[in-house]
Amino acid sequence: MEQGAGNSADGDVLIVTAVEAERNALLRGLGNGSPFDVLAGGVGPAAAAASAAARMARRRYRLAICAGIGGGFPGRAEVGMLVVADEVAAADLGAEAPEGFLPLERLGFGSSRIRTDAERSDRLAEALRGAGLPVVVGPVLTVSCATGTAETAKARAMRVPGAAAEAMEGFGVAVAAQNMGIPFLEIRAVSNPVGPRNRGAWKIEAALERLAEAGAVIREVFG
Ligand SMILES: O=C(O)c1cccc(C(=O)CC[C@H]2O[C@@H](n3cnc4c(=O)[nH]cnc43)[C@H](O)[C@@H]2O)c1
Repeated sequence: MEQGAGNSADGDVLIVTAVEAERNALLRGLGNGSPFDVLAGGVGPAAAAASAAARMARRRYRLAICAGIGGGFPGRAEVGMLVVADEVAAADLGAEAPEGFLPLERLGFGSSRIRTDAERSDRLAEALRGAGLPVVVGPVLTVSCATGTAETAKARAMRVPGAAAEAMEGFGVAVAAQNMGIPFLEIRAVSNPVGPRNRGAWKIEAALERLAEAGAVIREVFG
């Protein structure tokens, strides 16, 4: 089999977005007749985990991808860029304490971070670069509450050194994939900077177009 080609005998590829607009953008790029099951699973880690787990219980998948738009950490991933996660981090899952935020690790409840499949992430990033798309590889934070101030942006970036992007579903899909023993990837098209909330300035259409371009590359690599 040619390098990068999938084997549909091993199952399809599940792609989980938050909303229909993201799903439609990916479907534009993926085209018809591909072994991709693209699901708009809802906003936030709980909805994403529940939707992904329900799908995974019904069918066998060879790969799970969380995809959508996201916030980019300034200096790491600017608006219009793509971020391929090398790990996902549940950045607001834990406890507040007088001395600061305590992640799951400090509470003795396991890990707040999940590594993505390194070989497939590298292959995807390389193919995106080959297609002339601007791509950064780094940690993608999963949050239940989107960052809206410079202080929170700074605190979250410090919590996860090298943080490239922030979104709201990745950790949920990653936990579902981990439980099923399926390799996991996350890709985000940056629509806004992580920082003071300015929803009117989000470049959603441009990010969705970027996501569609990424979809075409995902089809080449994993189709
Ligand atoms: O209003 C629209 O037309 C529209 C079209 C597509 C997507 C949206 C969303 O609002 C998607 C929500 C989704 O986006 C992720 N996201 C984007 N930026 C951030 C951020 O700065 N911090 C956290 N999450 C972000 C997130 O995964 C949401 O589920 C609207």
